[in-house]
Amino acid sequence: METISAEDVGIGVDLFPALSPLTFSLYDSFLSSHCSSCFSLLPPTPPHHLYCSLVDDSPTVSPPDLSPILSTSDIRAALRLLNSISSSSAAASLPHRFGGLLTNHHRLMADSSFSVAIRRAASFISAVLRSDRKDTVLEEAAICSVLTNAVEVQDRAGVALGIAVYGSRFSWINHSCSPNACYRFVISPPHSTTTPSFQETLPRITNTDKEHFSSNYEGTVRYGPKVIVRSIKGIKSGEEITVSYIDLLQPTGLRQSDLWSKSRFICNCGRCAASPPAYVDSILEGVVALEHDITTVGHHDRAATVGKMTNHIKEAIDDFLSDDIDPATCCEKIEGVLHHGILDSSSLRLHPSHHVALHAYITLASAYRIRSIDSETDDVGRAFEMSRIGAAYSLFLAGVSHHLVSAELSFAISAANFWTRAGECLLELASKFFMKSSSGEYDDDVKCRKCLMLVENHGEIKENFNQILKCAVTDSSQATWSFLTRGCPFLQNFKSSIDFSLKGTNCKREESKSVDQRVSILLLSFHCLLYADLLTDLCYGRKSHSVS
Ligand SMILES: C[S@@+](CC[C@H](N)C(=O)[O-])C[C@H]1O[C@@H](n2cnc3c(N)ncnc32)[C@H](O)[C@@H]1O
Repeated sequence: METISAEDVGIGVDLFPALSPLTFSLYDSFLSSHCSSCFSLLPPTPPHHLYCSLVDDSPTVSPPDLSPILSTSDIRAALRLLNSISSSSAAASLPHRFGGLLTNHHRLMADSSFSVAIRRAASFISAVLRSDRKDTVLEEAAICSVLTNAVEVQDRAGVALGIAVYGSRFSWINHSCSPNACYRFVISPPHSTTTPSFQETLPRITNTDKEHFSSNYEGTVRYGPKVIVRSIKGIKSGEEITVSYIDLLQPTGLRQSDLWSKSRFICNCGRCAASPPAYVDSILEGVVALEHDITTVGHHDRAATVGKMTNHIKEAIDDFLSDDIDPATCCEKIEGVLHHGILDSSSLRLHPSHHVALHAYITLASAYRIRSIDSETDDVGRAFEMSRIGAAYSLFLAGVSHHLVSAELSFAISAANFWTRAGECLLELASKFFMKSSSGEYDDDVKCRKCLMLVENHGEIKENFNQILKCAVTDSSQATWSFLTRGCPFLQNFKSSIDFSLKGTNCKREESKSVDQRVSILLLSFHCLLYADLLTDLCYGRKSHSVS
């Protein structure tokens, strides 16, 4: 099955009203902090039943531990699914479909690690439901249906709280690595008024199977996190609507293995099938030759060198995440590889958009922030310097994501987060600056009237983005880039936060004495947050920051 648009749809349009789930379940780690019925945060001292409503259909016995194939949330969700759909409707085309939803039963059961776990979970559910049926086909299909259709529910901050399965209107939407739509969740208590209201003028979609499109399964359960699908590209009438099931900022090979291990299918979308590879894929795993033409480095040597560089960086990121080694040592190791490459092949560097380099910038921004916090009590000057370099990495990541979004609009979702983070880091730096300096009042009202007017007049999306970037890369912000990257040789290689070609190696720019850095940083922060707002609005239809 697939989902086809019944009419032309513009960018940034919600495709249908918020859908309630058929089933859902919190991850175990949130069971005592969040409502199991609507996923909203509970008061600090939770009531005993841990629901903000009176509904409680969780099993009282603990499910078996079948990790990593099946989590207890999967099993709870399958149990609820069986409870919410009548067995006659669910049985219609067993075991391939369960209540209209694809199960991938044959593929999953063909893999012995899956089949053992699925059978054990099915027996558990059958026992909990005190089923008098001789087989567990229905239970197996419910579990396979959860594995095939469940999506991870994230709150507004991007924290993954649990999983949910929706009816065919959502679940028949296929995956693409260059999707034209994205989805978001509405998490609110059952009678809250925060669920957006929708007008009758929402675009129509059509599933290939009309019978199931209007089936009773849609929103059988009237509580739980709701989902909204939104276009992120223009969609033509008759065109398939697609979303992404995975992290798109990965090169083709990694996306393919991610999809295979999660969903057991091989993606053949335009981006995966492109030959030569799509531009974004070539730079997500690209390298840059510093000293001579890259073609003179043998393919095998290049692959080995890239492998070594990425392993060094991944190791340092793991050390940082596991608290094994102090952040300063991790920064040194990561920056060493980014800037100098590795010893036995000094001519190659990772492309600034290399997927491992993206993780490196995220890690470096956070490591420098920790170093800043650690120095705050005994060395304010050092705390400021660390915060400055951390902000530079956040800004660089936002700039790189802009480059990626220009080539593939579906990266807008990740880019919105990167630009928001960059704006917030710069704001934090500006506040430190004002605390440090003895002169001047803190003026957090620094705005660019030109950009604000353009956005308020609902200009064309591309034009708005271009104007914001143009203003963000003025002479004063070039000087700010030099200021932010002082003492950081890797970032100093790049002309600005959005012009990251390595051609200008060592093109250090003189910092203009006439620029008021504090105002310049605030202005840059304003532009980042405005850019983030536009991206967020495009993907989520709401403003994350108030910049007007
Ligand atoms: C949520 S369902 C999507 C709807 C499904 N095609 C159906 O018929 O109900 C997810 C499953 O659809 C299939 N699927 C989704 N996107 C696909 C793609 N791009 N290529 C191949 N199979 C895909 C896979 O079997 C996947 O596990």
